[in-house]
Amino acid sequence: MAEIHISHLQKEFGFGDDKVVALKDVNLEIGGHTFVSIVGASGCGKSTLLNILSDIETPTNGRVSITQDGRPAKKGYVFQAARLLPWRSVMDNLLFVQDDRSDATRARCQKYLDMVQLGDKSTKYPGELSGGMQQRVGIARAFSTEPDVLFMDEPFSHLDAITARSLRAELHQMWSETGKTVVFVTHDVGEAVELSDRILVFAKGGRLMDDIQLGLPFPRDAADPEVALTKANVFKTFEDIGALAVS
Ligand SMILES: Nc1ncnc2c1ncn2[C@@H]1O[C@H](COP(=O)(O)OP(=O)(O)OP(=O)(O)O)[C@@H](O)[C@H]1O
Repeated sequence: MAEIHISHLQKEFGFGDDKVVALKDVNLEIGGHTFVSIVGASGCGKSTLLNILSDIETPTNGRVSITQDGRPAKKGYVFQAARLLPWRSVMDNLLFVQDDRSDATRARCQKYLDMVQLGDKSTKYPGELSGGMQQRVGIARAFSTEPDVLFMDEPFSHLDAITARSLRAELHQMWSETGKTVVFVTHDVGEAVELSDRILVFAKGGRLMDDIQLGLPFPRDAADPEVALTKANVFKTFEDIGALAVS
């Protein structure tokens, strides 16, 4: 089981008068087959936290440990843009991040392409695909390495509403079937309520203000009155704790 332990995490950028506190004394435990969303206003430290968890940034202070059954966990990433290699085919983009190119590995990559409904596009090049299709390839690539924990930074924010909706459904299906831990950054409260069983609310100055557990059954439809009510309640929580204020 994947376990993320974060203690007294602090991240500062710059010095003196230019110093920005991006994360302030964050303490957090995330474990098991969980879908956790990180939400908050622009500049409240969401991406910085994900970048530290993903080893892209180092903390100023504090400690992060990410393990799977006591050993260092295998991590996967999906960013806002798919970041595919344009000169490689779809299948080659997936194979590029694998440890080997055996038939079994190729079959695993094909399985994840099938899961994002691009099984017939494996020989295409990224430039031949739409933005939504490219993001699907990025998601299949992340799952195809079979990580213990998947970090996703606003993966659907550049997509149109209909494509984003269908990708959310696919992501949720894959999360359900694979039992991963997903940590998902989003600006969108509705997206967080639809996907997550836990929402972490950050506010100005990189402070973790609330940790909301959502008990609603999956799949969740935005049109469902209970989902709509939960979304309204989460939004109200944001207002009450000032999490909507831009830093
Ligand atoms: N490399 C950097 N150098 C200096 N300041 C930075 C750097 N990265 C982030 N910051 C600052 O740290 C704070 C948190 O930034 P971060 O990108 O984590 O916020 P965010 O919540 O992800 O914002 P957004 O939702 O707009 O992407 C901001 O004030 C930002 O300007």
